[in-house]
Amino acid sequence: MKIGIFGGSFDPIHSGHIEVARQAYALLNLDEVWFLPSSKTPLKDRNLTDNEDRKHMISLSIQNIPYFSLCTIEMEREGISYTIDTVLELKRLYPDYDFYWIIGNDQLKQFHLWKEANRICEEVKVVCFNRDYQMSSTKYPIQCLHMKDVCVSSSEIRKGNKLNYLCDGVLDYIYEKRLYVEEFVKSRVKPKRFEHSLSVAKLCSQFAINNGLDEKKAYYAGLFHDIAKSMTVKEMEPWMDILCPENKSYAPAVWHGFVGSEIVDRIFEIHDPQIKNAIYHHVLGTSEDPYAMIVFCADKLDPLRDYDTSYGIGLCNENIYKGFLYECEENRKYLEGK
Ligand SMILES: Nc1ncnc2c1ncn2[C@@H]1O[C@H](COP(=O)(O)OP(=O)(O)O)[C@@H](O)[C@H]1O
Repeated sequence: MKIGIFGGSFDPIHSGHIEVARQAYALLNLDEVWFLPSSKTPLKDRNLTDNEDRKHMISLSIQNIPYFSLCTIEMEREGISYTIDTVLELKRLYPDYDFYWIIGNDQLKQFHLWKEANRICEEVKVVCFNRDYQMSSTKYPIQCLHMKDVCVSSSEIRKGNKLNYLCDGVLDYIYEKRLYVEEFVKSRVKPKRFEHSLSVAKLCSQFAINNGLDEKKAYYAGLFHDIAKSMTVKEMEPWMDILCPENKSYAPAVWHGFVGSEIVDRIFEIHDPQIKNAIYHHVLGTSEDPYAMIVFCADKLDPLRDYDTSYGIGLCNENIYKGFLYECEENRKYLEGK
């Protein structure tokens, strides 16, 4: 049996990984490719997402490809995983198999840092694929193979970019398990705005729980409510022209709600109408849908604000409609006093 071993953190797995494995399978005439998620690697200092979640996302991505499978030996081992140890263990477990170790070009560039790099090349055949239009040269006996570039990385996905490079079901799982989602927002707004978004999201959850509503839905509406806040008027204008030109008569400070509701749909693939509606109306408080009331109130009552919000928070926890009426009144007084 000729087996390709494709190691990585897969945090998360994306279609670039799948394409590498497909090409390795075809070009090397392999019988199978095994995806081998790492636990702790010596060359990455970031804390990895939970093993179970990374394994699950791999399983979702490879479930329809019969010659791909998941190999968890590194995750099962304690401590830092060195490739040489994994190679030797695989050879011990499967003495009759012929192993091909698959890497992408970024790994080739740092291959000299891998523990016992020479020995790895003696024990298994190492093959490398181009990445981001690059194929470096190497002093190691590594076979270089070419594939059509798929320019995506897990780190871009963790920041909420290129989400269309995730395989079917993975984005739903990410939202279900709340993986990376705070990072999606953090990478798009200023630090203070991020703190506020997180705080509002938590307050939205609290209001939802106390009012018998869907906690996750409220959390996401709160987390993303200011997603368009860092956009300039010039950046928002084309969105406004398409979405709601009639609302351009409002002050531009209000526009981020309208634009944000469309950004969560188109960029973050959150299509829930109540989440979109809550973001759309959060600045003006013009919807009485429960999630819209929650976000409107939580935005105003964020405990990080420089005034005491405890009375309003108490009202919203008791009954969101009561809290909303109170907040609308407070807001009206505030605007009149301006
Ligand atoms: N888009 C891609 N094109 C080619 N190789 C890739 C690509 N993405 C990842 N790889 C390779 O897959 C392996 C695992 O990468 P991993 O660290 O899990 O993902 P990423 O590099 O995207 O954060 C590495 O050998 C890496 O070089």
